[in-house]
Amino acid sequence: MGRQPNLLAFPGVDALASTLRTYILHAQTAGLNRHEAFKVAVSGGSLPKTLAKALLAPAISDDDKIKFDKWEIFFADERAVPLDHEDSNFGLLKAELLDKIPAELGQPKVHPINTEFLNDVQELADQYEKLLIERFATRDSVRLPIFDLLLLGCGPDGHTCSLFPGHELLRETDSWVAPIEDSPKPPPKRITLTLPVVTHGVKIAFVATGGGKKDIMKQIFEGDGGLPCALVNEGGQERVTWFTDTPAVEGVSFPRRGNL
Ligand SMILES: O=C1O[C@H](COP(=O)(O)O)[C@@H](O)[C@H](O)[C@H]1O
Repeated sequence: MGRQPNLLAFPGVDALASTLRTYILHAQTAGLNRHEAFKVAVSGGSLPKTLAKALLAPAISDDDKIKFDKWEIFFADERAVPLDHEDSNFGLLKAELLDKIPAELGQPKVHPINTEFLNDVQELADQYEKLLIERFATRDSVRLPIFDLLLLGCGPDGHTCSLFPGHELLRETDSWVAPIEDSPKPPPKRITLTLPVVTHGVKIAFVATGGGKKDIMKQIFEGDGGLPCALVNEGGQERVTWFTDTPAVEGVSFPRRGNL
């Protein structure tokens, strides 16, 4: 039982966001102690809005400060579109969070995709992997980039990042970043961190809210171990924490619910 993911259920998004902030602060402290920076991978979808609620709340003490100037933000997945396109995960994070960070909190170093390569998703993925090699040391000296924290979403089909149920990318063991040209959710062309990179994060957090997620949550925790989110649970074990609201976990029986 000890090495299972944590499943936290909150009555509403305000309570969820407040605990998510505390969790992120712990991860930030650990990252700063480890390498004087906080290296985070962030998803798109519904996550950035909740993240903004968690991170933009005013600090109540010095210990509660988000040190954005120490943050390096990477994308857990990105769509092969210009950065100002409505489908861009960077664009979404920018609108929901980055543009709203008060100047006095400092600004994070953000690593969007290189849009010169939008027409060649393999190259787009290779370029993003190259960036990870630069930011996490060379590929020779490091087997995998170890993010201090990955902040992930969970689609209603159980996908996370751009890793979709039944897709061959779930078997990728070599690349750190992979292209996908047949995403079942539009847009079809994307890049994504691969499962080995996701599951090796120091901490891995999912945010899944709303009754629309309850069927897939039941499958992830009680049924289909092959779903991408379930594979992250299996690989990340106790390093995985789910931040959910009550509607999202209605009917899900799981042995370990509780607080941080
Ligand atoms: O397409 C995507 O979907 C997932 C899940 O989105 P959500 O709106 O159901 O939270 C997201 O995590 C991923 O980054 C995005 O590209």
